[in-house]
Amino acid sequence: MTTIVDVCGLTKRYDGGFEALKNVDLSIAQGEIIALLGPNGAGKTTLISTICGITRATEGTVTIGGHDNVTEFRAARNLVGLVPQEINLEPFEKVINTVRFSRGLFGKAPNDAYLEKVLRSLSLWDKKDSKIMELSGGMKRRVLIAKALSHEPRVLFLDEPTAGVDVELRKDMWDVVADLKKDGVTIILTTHYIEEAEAIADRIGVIAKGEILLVENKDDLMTRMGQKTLKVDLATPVTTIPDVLKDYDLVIEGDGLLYSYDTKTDRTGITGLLADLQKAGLKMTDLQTRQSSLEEIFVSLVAQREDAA
Ligand SMILES: Nc1ncnc2c1ncn2[C@@H]1O[C@H](COP(=O)(O)OP(=O)(O)OP(=O)(O)O)[C@@H](O)[C@H]1O
Repeated sequence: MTTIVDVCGLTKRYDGGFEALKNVDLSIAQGEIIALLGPNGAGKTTLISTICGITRATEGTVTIGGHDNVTEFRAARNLVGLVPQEINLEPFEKVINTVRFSRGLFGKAPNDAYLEKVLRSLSLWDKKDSKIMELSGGMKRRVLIAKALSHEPRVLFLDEPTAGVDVELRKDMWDVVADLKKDGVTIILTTHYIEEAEAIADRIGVIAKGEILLVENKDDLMTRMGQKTLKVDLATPVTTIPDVLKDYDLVIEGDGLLYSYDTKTDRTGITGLLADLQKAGLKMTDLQTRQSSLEEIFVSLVAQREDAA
């Protein structure tokens, strides 16, 4: 695994003393998609702005492709594309000129063939001669991505790429991100949408109050923390848990029982439970299992940290 972005001991104190980032360490592998999840004000935007060198860190270092983002700012910045949260486009400018201009800002020689490829991949090619003001909100968001890709960066930061866009466009954006990954681009995105992280990320970082609470492979995270529940529907509902079932983690729900178990352990206790249900004379009509979603995992992580604070 080659590290492309390395963040070490990053602290950001804004004027007035507020600490938006507290000693953050984060290592991002080349070619991965990492989603940073966190509530409002957690420090996600501050983190990516500081990595990109737009905001100065108070303490700590960041390297991008081995270049320090302060002492070798230009070399580090050239490797990075940043899609900001806010739409900050020139309304009277044509799409094609907007992306040409962004490329020029990085001192790159003109390359219309590359820009055509970028605009085509974002379904913007037929809008290349439209003025920004004539585009829909979703198209403007894609122009922001095209701008960020105009100088052929190796790392793309997307700050809330699908905030306020409809479900269909959100899915289109996910496809765009997946295609960029196929082209070898490393992607770091911030999001409020847990389903977004669940759908596209290889790794998930959870950030709250300026601290990284966890960074973990998405599938491992779901398995490690995933509680499963087995719902047993009963032919005749019960009002109390029979004595023979007292040792199981059971609650009564509707016409049935809910059994919680841990996917980490070798023995889930399901076989014993089913046998003991029969012993108790309870007739089952249906069984369903359910695994905790990333949303439940996230809520419980942030809550644990708040309890500990
Ligand atoms: N320029 C600034 N000066 C002072 N405080 C700031 C500044 N920018 C951000 N903050 C504060 O730093 C904290 C983190 O803000 P940041 O925008 O990084 O959070 P976020 O996780 O991106 O939030 P959101 O999800 O709402 O976009 C917030 O409490 C915010 O008010």
